[in-house]
Amino acid sequence: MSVQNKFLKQKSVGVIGVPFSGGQPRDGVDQGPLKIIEFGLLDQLKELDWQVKFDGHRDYSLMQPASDPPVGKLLNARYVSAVTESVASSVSAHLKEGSLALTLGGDHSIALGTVSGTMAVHPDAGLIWVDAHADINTPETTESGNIHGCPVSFLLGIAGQLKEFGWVKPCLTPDRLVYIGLRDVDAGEKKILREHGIKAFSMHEVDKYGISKVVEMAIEHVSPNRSRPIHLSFDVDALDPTVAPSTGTPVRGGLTFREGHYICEAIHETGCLVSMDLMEVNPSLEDDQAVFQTVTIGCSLVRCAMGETLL
Ligand SMILES: NC(=[NH2+])NCCC[C@H](N)C(=O)O
Ligand SMILES: [Mn+2]
Ligand SMILES: [Mn+2]
Repeated sequence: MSVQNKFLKQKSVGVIGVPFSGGQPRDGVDQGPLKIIEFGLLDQLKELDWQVKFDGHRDYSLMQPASDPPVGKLLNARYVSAVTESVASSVSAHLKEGSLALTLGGDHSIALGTVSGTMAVHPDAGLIWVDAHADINTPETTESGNIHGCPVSFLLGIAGQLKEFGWVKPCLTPDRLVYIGLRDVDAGEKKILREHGIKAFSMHEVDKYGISKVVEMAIEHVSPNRSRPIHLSFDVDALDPTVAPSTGTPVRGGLTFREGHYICEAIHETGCLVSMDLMEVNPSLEDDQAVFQTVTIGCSLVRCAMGETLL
C-alpha cells in the first residue's frame, strides 16, 4: 500500500550530498555521501517512483577560512557555520518547490543547516532525532569542542549568542523535538534534557516498550494526529556497531537492523516526512566488509523512509 504525503506537492526528492567532516576530528566521514551515491541510492529511489534531483557533491572545502581559531571550546566554528548556512539554503530551496529534501552527511553538525532549512519553510515541523547521542551540548557544556555534539542546542536557541553563528535562528521548541536510541549522553546534556522537558526514548525505553510503541509515542509527540510535517535526522550510530560499524563514535547496545528500519517505515507511513538526514557514515573506518554493510544499511534506511515496503 502506498502512502500519500500530506506536505509535498509532488513525489520528488532533492538530494544534497554534504562531504563535510569539520564538526568532528575523524577524517573520512566526508566520503560518506560519495559512497552512498556510488552504491546506487539515486537509482533505488527512482525505482520507488521518486523523481530525483541530485544537487551534486558540492566542494565545501572552498568555504574553509584561512584561519579558524577555537571560539571558546568550539572547533572549526567559522567553517561549520559557513557550510551549514549553505546547506540550510539548499534544503529550503527543495522544500519551497514542494519536494522532499534528503541530505547525506557528513558529520551531524550538518543538521544545524538541514533543520534550519526545514524550519524556514515549515516553521511548525517536528524533529525526530535518532542517535546514540543527544548532540545537545552548548558551547559551555561541550567537553570535546566538536560541533557535531552541539547542533540541537543551537536550533533550540540555548547555545547563547555567538557572532560566528549569527545566521542561526532559534527555530525549534522543546515540544517539537524527540529522541530515539540514546545511550551515551553527557552529564551536561542530561541536565539540559531534564530542564527543558525534552522527550527522549533511550535504549532503555526501546527495551521496555518495544520499538513500535516507542515510535508511535515519538510521532504523536512531534506531530499530534499527524498534523505537522516531520524532519527525520538519522545518525547511523543509533544502530548497534555490529549492524553499522563504520562510524566515528560507535556505542554498543544500539538499535537492531529491524528496529532502525522500523523507525523509517513507520515515519513513512505518517505521510508527514518532508526532510531527512542520513549522517555519520564514515567509509574509512573498519574493513571493506564493514563499510559495505554500513553503506548498504544507510541506503535501505532511506528507502524505507521513502516508501519501500517488505510486501
Ligand atoms: N553526532 C555525533 N556522533 N555526536 C557525538 C557526540 C559525542 C559527545 N557527546 C560530544 O559532545 O562530543
Ligand atoms: Mn551519534
Ligand atoms: Mn549525532
